[in-house]
Amino acid sequence: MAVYTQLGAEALAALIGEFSVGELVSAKGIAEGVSNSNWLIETTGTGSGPKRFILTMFEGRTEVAELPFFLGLLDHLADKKCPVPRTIHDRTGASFRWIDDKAVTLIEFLPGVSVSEPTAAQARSVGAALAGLHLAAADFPQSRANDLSLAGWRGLIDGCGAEGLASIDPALAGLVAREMAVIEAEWPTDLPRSIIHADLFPDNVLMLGESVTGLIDFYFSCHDIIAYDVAVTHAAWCFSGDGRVFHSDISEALLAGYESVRPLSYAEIAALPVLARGAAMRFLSTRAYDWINTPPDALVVKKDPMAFARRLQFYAANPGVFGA
Ligand SMILES: Nc1ncnc2c1ncn2[C@@H]1O[C@H](COP(=O)(O)OP(=O)(O)OP(=O)(O)O)[C@@H](O)[C@H]1O
Ligand SMILES: N[C@@H](CCO)C(=O)O
Repeated sequence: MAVYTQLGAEALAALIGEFSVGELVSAKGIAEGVSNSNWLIETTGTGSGPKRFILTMFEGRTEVAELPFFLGLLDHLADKKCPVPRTIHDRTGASFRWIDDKAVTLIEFLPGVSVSEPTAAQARSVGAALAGLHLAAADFPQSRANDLSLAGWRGLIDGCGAEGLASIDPALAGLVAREMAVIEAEWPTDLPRSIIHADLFPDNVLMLGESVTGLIDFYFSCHDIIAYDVAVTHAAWCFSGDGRVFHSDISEALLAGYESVRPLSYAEIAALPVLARGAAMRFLSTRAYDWINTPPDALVVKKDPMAFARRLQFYAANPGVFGA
């Protein structure tokens, strides 16, 4: 579940009153998501009928100093017609406000649902939407370093320790050591960079039929290798959840959809195998760290690191899936 903070009806109505969106009609906590508290808000609107919004309260995992980057990016992408939620600014023009010591933001509600077993046509649309995001983000004037790249993964893995990794799976420490050595040695340094989403999993994409209606949850977005974002999205979409089954039709459709909007260069395609090993390592390292360090009584459901260890093994054994 993801409503960590209780907000009373009066506090919510007062908060909504700070925006020009009409009066609060209802507020429902949203169960999905693990990082922040989210509510679906309905208001009377300002003339053309009721309106829906998403209210997010940042619960500590997101650095508040970075909110102007994340929220400014949403507005930049929305201006360029990307399917992302626009930030609703309050009457003073601010994109976020404070309730006690927590930042809150109101964003546009987008229709659609997250798919759990995408079709090839849906994967193609997701690839195209990701490419559109990369093109639209190219001239975003703010930047943010990726603190979850090579050095970040190394820090998380060291934080787990060999014993911690062994408590997840006896072979995990060996796999991680071997793969980190390859990834660090072969990580490309000369590929095009831009602002990337960096976490475009199926639960961060809203769809209606085969169309992408929303790209959400930009709180890992950062400046990094563009093709790495393709690799992240590939790792997130092209396997069964547990990482045991690779879906080649989804892979082909995702890459074809991407290239229909932003063709990949030869150098980018050639780098995809190591970028995909890095992408798998990214989610393996954060999941392993959380697996070991999340208290047993925490409300969050821990995500299985082995699902990405299996993807890592797959990418190491099958560099040909990207057609390089
Ligand atoms: N703009 C939006 N329009 C419609 N629904 C949204 C929107 N933003 C979020 N949601 C809904 O709220 C849920 C939780 O949002 P989100 O994934 O951003 O939560 P989080 O806790 O920040 O994320 P995470 O679990 O990835 O850390 C989503 O799964 C989606 O159902
Ligand atoms: N999408 C990530 C969680 C956010 O980093 C995962 O599935 O591990």
